[in-house]
Amino acid sequence: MPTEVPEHCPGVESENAGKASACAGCPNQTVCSSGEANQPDPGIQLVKDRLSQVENKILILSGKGGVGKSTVTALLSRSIANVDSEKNVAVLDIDICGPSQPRVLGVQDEQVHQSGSGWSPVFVEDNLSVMSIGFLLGSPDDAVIWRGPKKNGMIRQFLSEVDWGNLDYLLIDTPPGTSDEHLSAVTYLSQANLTGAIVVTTPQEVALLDVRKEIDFCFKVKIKVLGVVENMSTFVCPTCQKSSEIFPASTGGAQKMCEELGVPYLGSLPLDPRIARCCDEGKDFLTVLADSKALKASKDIVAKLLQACKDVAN
Ligand SMILES: Nc1ncnc2c1ncn2[C@@H]1O[C@H](COP(=O)(O)OP(=O)(O)OP(=O)(O)O)[C@@H](O)[C@H]1O
Repeated sequence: MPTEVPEHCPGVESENAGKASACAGCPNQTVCSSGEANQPDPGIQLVKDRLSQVENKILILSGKGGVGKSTVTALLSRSIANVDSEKNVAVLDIDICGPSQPRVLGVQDEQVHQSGSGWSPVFVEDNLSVMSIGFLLGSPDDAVIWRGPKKNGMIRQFLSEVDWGNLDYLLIDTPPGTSDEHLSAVTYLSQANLTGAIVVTTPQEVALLDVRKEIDFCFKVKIKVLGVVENMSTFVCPTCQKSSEIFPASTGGAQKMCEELGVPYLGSLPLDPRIARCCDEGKDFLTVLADSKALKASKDIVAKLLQACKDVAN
């Protein structure tokens, strides 16, 4: 569809597409009258073929920015990879304007290589790999200022041209909200057997308001919500051990929202300065957080998530 749709546009699926009087002067008239506009995007089949060896494909979504979606993606991917060294896990960072996975996973100085079979992802561990536009930028400070169609093309390339090999879990880190990137990802994954989505929020009502919209988006585009993760739920002071709620759950938090909306609640992660440090320094959460409440919480979330994936597969 062109941005300036004629007032009486018959629609690309109509027999009159490109032929009605309203079509005169429309920039899409030639494409519509040739019937090309109504053809399915060939990228959908390419993505389906490429991802056929990926057992579980999981979108990580958040309504609001900054709630910890990328952190949760990295923490869960490391935890899943750690549960079973025989399972192969990967992270695909499609947050094109703010790709943070290379830094959070500690591989920001690595480079991706292209071979005859596609782009090779960067390996964080033997069974954990990552692909991000962050690897393709000249400098981490470079801004990516792209319009929708260019973002769409890059997401199609990411989904269809990365040579993941056999994968058990692919976690797809998306930008916040429901933007062009989400619609592109959902379109390309529509035939590729998407397992479902994890939705990340904080307990604060402003975050929950947006996350309700995100869950509604999932319902509308028929993505299964595997569960909601509440991040930064409590803060335990490392000095006095007193527990405080930095983002108070004035409306009952994520658990109550999940009950209301009928979606699973996967659990909550505390606000822990060591998590922030791991993200900044690319250190392994599992080592730095050993024996912490945060790591225990992450393991519980992973156990529920893996069960949810099994349930979808059966
Ligand atoms: N549980 C936590 N404890 C401490 N710090 C955290 C926690 N979760 C996230 N952070 C920190 O909060 C900041 C935002 O996290 P992150 O970048 O993961 O959010 P995001 O939702 O992916 O953001 P964006 O919407 O911009 O992509 C980061 O600095 C991260 O280190």
